[in-house]
Amino acid sequence: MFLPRIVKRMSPLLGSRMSLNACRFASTDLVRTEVDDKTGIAVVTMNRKPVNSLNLELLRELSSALDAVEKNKSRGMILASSLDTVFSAGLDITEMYKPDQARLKDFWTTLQEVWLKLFGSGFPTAAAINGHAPAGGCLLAMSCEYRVMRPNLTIGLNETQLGIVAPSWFMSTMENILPRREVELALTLGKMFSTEKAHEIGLVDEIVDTKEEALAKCTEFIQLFARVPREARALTKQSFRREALQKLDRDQDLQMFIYLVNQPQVQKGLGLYFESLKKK
Ligand SMILES: CCCCC/C=C\CCC/C=C/CC(=O)SCCNC(=O)CCNC(=O)[C@H](O)C(C)(C)COP(=O)(O)OP(=O)(O)OC[C@H]1O[C@@H](n2cnc3c(N)ncnc32)[C@H](O)[C@@H]1OP(=O)(O)O
Repeated sequence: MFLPRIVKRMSPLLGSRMSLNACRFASTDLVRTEVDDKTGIAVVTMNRKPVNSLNLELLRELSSALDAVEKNKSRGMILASSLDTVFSAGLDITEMYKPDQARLKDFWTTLQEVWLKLFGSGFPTAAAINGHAPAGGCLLAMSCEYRVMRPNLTIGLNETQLGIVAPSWFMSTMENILPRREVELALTLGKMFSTEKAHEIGLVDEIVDTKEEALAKCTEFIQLFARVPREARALTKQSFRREALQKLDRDQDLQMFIYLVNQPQVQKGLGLYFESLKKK
């Protein structure tokens, strides 16, 4: 259970430029939330070693962090990772391989919830992609309004490469950013883009060398909205994203997921993939 801890502290987060700003922290082991008092922007940092794979607990805490950002009326939110080379490895394969059925249901429902809150948030969002972002990691980054990435990393929806199918709302999220044709090709190939290619096609907005620069660029993006009335901005964003949000029929999607994940050939594929990751 996530219990936000709100305390005043000096921010170590953005280096010397921000170090005098007092921050409110609402943190757990897996997700750290820090709100800069000067900018009013919350930085939500995923912290699940070794690769921020999204298991039920991390998803629950992300969901609670999004609630806290909304409740605190933060000016915006930056999603980041505490890890040096991975933003998020996507869904935790162990949640889907030989799963406990009740937990599997909870897992998928919580993933839906995180997406609905993040993609559908009224507040401005940006992703500081300081590491690789395959599959579910790419989904989180794409659900934000702006993406800043370090060089020589990879990002994309690679599901078909794993012999699984990206749910239609993963597809809609990519379609909110890229032209349809580009999305169809990326999805059918299960394409992982380099940072540089992702920038060229518009999947990523800026490339920077360090995490600190990524956080600073995300902050600049969110500050673009400082003079835009909050409600008007939020309703415009939500209206623009409504079609994608409404297309998700949560019950039907859950049933389809449970059915497909339990198929013997999907289980076999997930098992082989998991083994290959371990042997790497
Ligand atoms: C209606 C729906 C119908 C569809 C039904 C079927 C299925 C539904 C699911 C659909 C959606 C799926 C979305 C996903 O997100 S699936 C997950 C896809 N993720 C990946 O393919 C990424 C795999 N990982 C990597 O590529 C790399 O780990 C990396 C992220 C690039 C980082 O590389 P590196 O730093 O070199 O780290 P390692 O590879 O050595 O990994 C360290 C450690 O972590 C384990 N691990 C990695 N990724 C995962 C993961 N996703 N889940 C669980 N565990 C993972 C890896 O095995 C290593 O473990 P050990 O140290 O124990 O060996």
